[in-house]
Amino acid sequence: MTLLLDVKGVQKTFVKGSYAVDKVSLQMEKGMCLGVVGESGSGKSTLARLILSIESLTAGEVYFKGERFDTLKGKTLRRKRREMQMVFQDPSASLNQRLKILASVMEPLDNFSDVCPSFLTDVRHSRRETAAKLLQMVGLSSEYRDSYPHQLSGGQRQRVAIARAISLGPDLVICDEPTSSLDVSIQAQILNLLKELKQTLGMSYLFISHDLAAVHYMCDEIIVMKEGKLVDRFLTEDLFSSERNVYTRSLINVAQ
Ligand SMILES: Nc1ncnc2c1ncn2[C@@H]1O[C@H](COP(=O)(O)OP(=O)(O)OP(=O)(O)O)[C@@H](O)[C@H]1O
Repeated sequence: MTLLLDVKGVQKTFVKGSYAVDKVSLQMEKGMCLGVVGESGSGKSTLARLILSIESLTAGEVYFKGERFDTLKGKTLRRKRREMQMVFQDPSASLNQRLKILASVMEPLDNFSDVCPSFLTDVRHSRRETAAKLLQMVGLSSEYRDSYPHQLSGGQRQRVAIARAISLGPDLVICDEPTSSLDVSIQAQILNLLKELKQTLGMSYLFISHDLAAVHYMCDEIIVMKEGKLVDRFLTEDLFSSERNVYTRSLINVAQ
């Protein structure tokens, strides 16, 4: 098994004396989906932002594909970060409202014009074609290419955000509550899409969610966060085991 992500004792403090993330260590193997659960304010999103180096660490280290990641800066960070992408809760906020859909998916390709993900080598020569292929892969009909984000439904917008996230062939996608802003009827479609893309493209996911059913459906292993600390980690099949600690059981009880 290849180690993809190695997070060592990361800490983040925003307010002196309190830790949003407190000495969290975790490892992820290539190809896995690791779920992150915990109540609101437990530090899940901050942990994601620390891993991606969107926030600076107060302490600790992050290694990605065997190399130190948290100390990268500027251009080097930008280049390396394309291998680690994020899908956010609210696709409206993550898309430029003034860009048409096809242009929005072309944008990361334009920023990294020398990169062509291996799964798209057949369309290496045209970024327009590559973007069109990506939209097809996320199940968005070609009739929407010239639409603006506000003309799409929430589920369709999330498909566009996913197309952008996979466009540069990332190894790791951090999904932060990717279905929480969507209608319940659409949530399963987006989860199925993410699952299918993971399988086809061989990506790994760090999957943050309040929704234990979604985490159970998507993930191989689950970590539990409480007040910034990692308090439990287990195989998904052991979620309902009597060995779970009291806090994890309380989350399960709330969800049922
Ligand atoms: N930029 C910031 N400035 C100050 N405090 C912050 C900042 N970002 C997060 N926090 C604090 O850090 C703690 C963890 O927040 P975080 O958003 O990571 O939790 P979460 O588990 O993702 O919550 P939710 O499920 O509601 O998204 C909270 O107390 C929050 O108020």
